[in-house]
Amino acid sequence: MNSLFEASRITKDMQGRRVVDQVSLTLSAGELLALVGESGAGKSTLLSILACLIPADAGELRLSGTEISDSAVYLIPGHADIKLVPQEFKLLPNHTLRENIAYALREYTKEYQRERLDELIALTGLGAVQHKLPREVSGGEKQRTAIARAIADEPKVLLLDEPFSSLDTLNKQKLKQELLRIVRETGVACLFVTHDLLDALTVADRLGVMYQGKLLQTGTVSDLLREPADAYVKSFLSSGLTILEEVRRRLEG
Ligand SMILES: Nc1ncnc2c1ncn2[C@@H]1O[C@H](COP(=O)(O)OP(=O)(O)OP(=O)(O)O)[C@@H](O)[C@H]1O
Repeated sequence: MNSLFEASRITKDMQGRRVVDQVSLTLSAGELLALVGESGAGKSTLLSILACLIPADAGELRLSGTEISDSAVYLIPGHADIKLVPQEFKLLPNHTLRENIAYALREYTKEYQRERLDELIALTGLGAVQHKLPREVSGGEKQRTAIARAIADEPKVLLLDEPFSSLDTLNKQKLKQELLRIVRETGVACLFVTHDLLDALTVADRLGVMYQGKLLQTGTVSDLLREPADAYVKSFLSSGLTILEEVRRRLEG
């Protein structure tokens, strides 16, 4: 797979501490990469850098082979082709889900807006609740609205901060399947961060394990299991797999 988005040796210090330490990763179109790690590993900070919301102290970002240069991007933080869905969604509380999505399309003609909105609502399965307010719908529906809004203008890269953390098991499972379908159907390159290894194991194409600002290893689950880069990756993975193993044993009686 050709990589669409590349981060090379991204480094960031905050208050004299190295929070992100020489992180390099690649993302391909239509791929779902999960970044896992304990609280404080530097995942959210890295995500803000990848979304061009805050500058790195060192390192480089490339989109479709072209370097994203600091000066152009950080005057107005963010990048038109890289969209971040924050953990708290940030939906407009007094507007319907449809209006929230429409906000991202406000610069387009009314006719195009209507057409694209219908497409996005079908893609994210929000038809039945599109005219409700955020407080009248579930966490999963709010998350899907935030995703629809983020992909409205067809970005190349979609970044999600803990997309499943506030959801119950059933909604979590539904959203995972829907996210995978959206990524495959639109071809957007998607990276989500999570502290829950099981969420990563059950939906991502590849995993990246972060610890103390460093991205220790990226690869498929089988890559990581077969050849863990170090003892931390090995024990982090086995903690998740132990749970799955326990469930299997219980089911087998
Ligand atoms: N604005 C800031 N100023 C100083 N230190 C910060 C700032 N933002 C984050 N940090 C520190 O950087 C480290 C990494 O934080 P970050 O939020 O990126 O980790 P995380 O892996 O996303 O954690 P969590 O899963 O808890 O969200 C933490 O030790 C945090 O205290």
